[in-house]
Amino acid sequence: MKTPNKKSALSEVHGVDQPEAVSSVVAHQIQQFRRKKPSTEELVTRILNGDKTALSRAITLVESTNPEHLEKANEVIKDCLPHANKSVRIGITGVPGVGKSTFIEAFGKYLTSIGKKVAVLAVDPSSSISHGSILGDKTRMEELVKDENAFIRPSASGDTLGGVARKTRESIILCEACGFDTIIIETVGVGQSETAVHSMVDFFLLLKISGAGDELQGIKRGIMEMADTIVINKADGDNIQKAKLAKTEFNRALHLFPAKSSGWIPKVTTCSAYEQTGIDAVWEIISSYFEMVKANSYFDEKRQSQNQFWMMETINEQLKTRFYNHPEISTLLEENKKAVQNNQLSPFAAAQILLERYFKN
Ligand SMILES: Nc1nc2c(ncn2[C@@H]2O[C@H](COP(=O)(O)OP(=O)(O)OP(=O)(O)O)[C@@H](O)[C@H]2O)c(=O)[nH]1
Repeated sequence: MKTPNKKSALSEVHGVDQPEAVSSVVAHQIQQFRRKKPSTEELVTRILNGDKTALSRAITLVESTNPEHLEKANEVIKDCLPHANKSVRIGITGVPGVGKSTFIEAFGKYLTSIGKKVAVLAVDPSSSISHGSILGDKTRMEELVKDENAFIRPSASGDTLGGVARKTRESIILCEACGFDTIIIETVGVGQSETAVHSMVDFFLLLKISGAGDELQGIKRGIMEMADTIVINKADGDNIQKAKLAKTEFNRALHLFPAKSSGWIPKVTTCSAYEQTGIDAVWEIISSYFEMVKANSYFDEKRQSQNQFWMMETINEQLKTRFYNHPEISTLLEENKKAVQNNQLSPFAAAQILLERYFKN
């Protein structure tokens, strides 16, 4: 009796039935397996030579939770750091649907057309919940992703905004060492992530659209206050007049905010990412900002204070993680919570006991 032709495990996995195809898959896997992982030195050399594959690999190390990878990532960052810092960092935020991807695609293409090297990173804490990135998505920036002078990396996933932000901060260093002179950090304008992005960029751009009703409704005061420019997108077709009106209203609203310590007066402009109009004016605004803050030394001062802020943030984050993950502490924490609930311990005394126990260890 003829036995039915069973599919091999490999063909099940790869969806290939032909023996030749199977053998080529095996050969490819063996080749992959044998491929030597680049040493730290090799990775750094390649990054400094502008190799985007090496850059991607280093960012993957930064994003890994494997302690060995993290150690290697730290070494790569240390060696890249002297070559970093030579870029301008621009944060872009806006509510979903405002056209961030379309805008970044148009803006990025404009920048590469004038000789810039553009890296797009994203801060999206929600990606850890949705198990994927909704921002910095390569498929939504089809043209830019094909551009030799552009690099797009979807958001790192992570449990906390602090974790995602750290990975983005470190990725900025790697992108700069790889020769990218314009770093765009995209974030969705609905949560706390704008504040994190604001503290890692030199310039903050708020993307808006004009609409019916009160233009200023629904915008958090804090985000408006952080903006160095407001760009009203979708100023095309029937929207052109509405966009002009919105520009006047935003200009008026911005005057109500206290003056910025940079000395910069925020500007409002309109554009159509779709029709690629007004994009050059956005760059003109950004360029005049950099001209001003580099001349009055605010640029360097801000970067220094951001570095200090991130050092403190990292300490806080690490202390909290270590404290809460300590096996003895987590048991005692539960006990003390019950004691507080039953009025056997005051919240202050309970916290004190926990902290003393932790620092004794
Ligand atoms: N008319 C017009 N439509 C635009 C323009 N820019 C973007 N759109 C459209 O607006 C919609 C949202 O654009 P996206 O670029 O995906 O917006 P996003 O802000 O990245 O969206 P989220 O992924 O939801 O955050 C798409 O249907 C775009 O085609 C523009 O300048 N004019």
